[in-house]
Amino acid sequence: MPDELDVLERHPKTAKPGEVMRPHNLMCFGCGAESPHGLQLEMYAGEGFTVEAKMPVEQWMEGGPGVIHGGILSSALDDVMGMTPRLLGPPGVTVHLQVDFLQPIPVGKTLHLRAEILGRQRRKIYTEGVAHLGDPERPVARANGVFVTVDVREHFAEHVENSAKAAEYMGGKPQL
Ligand SMILES: CCCCC/C=C\C/C=C\C/C=C\C/C=C\CCCC(=O)SCCNC(=O)CCNC(=O)[C@H](O)C(C)(C)COP(=O)(O)OP(=O)(O)OC[C@H]1O[C@@H](n2cnc3c(N)ncnc32)[C@H](O)[C@@H]1OP(=O)(O)O
Repeated sequence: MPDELDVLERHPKTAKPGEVMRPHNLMCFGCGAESPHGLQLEMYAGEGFTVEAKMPVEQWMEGGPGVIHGGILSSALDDVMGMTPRLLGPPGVTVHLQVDFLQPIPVGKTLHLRAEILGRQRRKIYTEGVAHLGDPERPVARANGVFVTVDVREHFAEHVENSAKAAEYMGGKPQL
C-alpha cells in the first residue's frame, strides 16, 4: 500500500452500519440474489469502513473431502472486500487479490466474513478481508484486495449485452 493516502469519508448515501448493502448486480456470482449458481451473499455495512457477511458452507462448495474449495472461499472474500468501495462512493473492480488459507473450513459450518478498507489513493482502494467460524480470534483465512473505482456505464458498456439482465441495464438506469 502506498504511503500517501487520501482521507477516507463515508458517502452520505451509503448504507448505515447494520443495513443491508445492495448487490453489485442481481446476477453477481458473489452477492446477486438472482444468480442461480452463485453464493448469494447478503452483505451488511459495518462500523467505519467495514462490510460483513455470513456464508453457510454447503455441500456443493466442497473442494477437498468435507472442506470448502479454496476458489469458493476466494470468491467470497473478493466479493465482500469488493463491496467496501461502495461505502465511499462509486463501485470498484478487483485488480489484485491475495488469499492466505489458514485452516481447513468444514462443510456444514457458517463462515463469517469481514472486509475493511485500509486506505485509498485516487481510484485505488486497498482492503483486507478475514474469515472465521464464529470466533474472531481464530481466523481461518485472510485476504487482501485492491479495487479500482470505475464508471459502470463506461466500464461495462461493451459487455452489458451479455448480461442476463441486459434488457433492464440497457433500457433503464444502472443499479448503483
Ligand atoms: C451500461 C450499464 C451497466 C449497468 C451496470 C449495473 C450494475 C453494475 C454495478 C456495479 C458493479 C461494479 C463492480 C463489480 C464489483 C465487484 C464484483 C466482484 C469483484 C470482481 O469480480 S471484479 C472482476 C475482475 N476484475 C476486472 O475485470 C478488472 C479488469 N481490469 C480493468 O478493467 C482495468 O484494469 C481497470 C478499469 C480496473 C483500470 O484500468 P484504467 O485504464 O481505467 O486505469 P489504470 O490502468 O490507469 O489504473 C488505475 C489505477 O489502478 C492501478 N492498478 C491497475 N491495476 C493494478 C493492479 N493489478 N495492482 C495494483 N494497482 C493497479 C494503476 O496503477 C492506476 O494507479 P494510479 O492512479 O496510481 O496511476
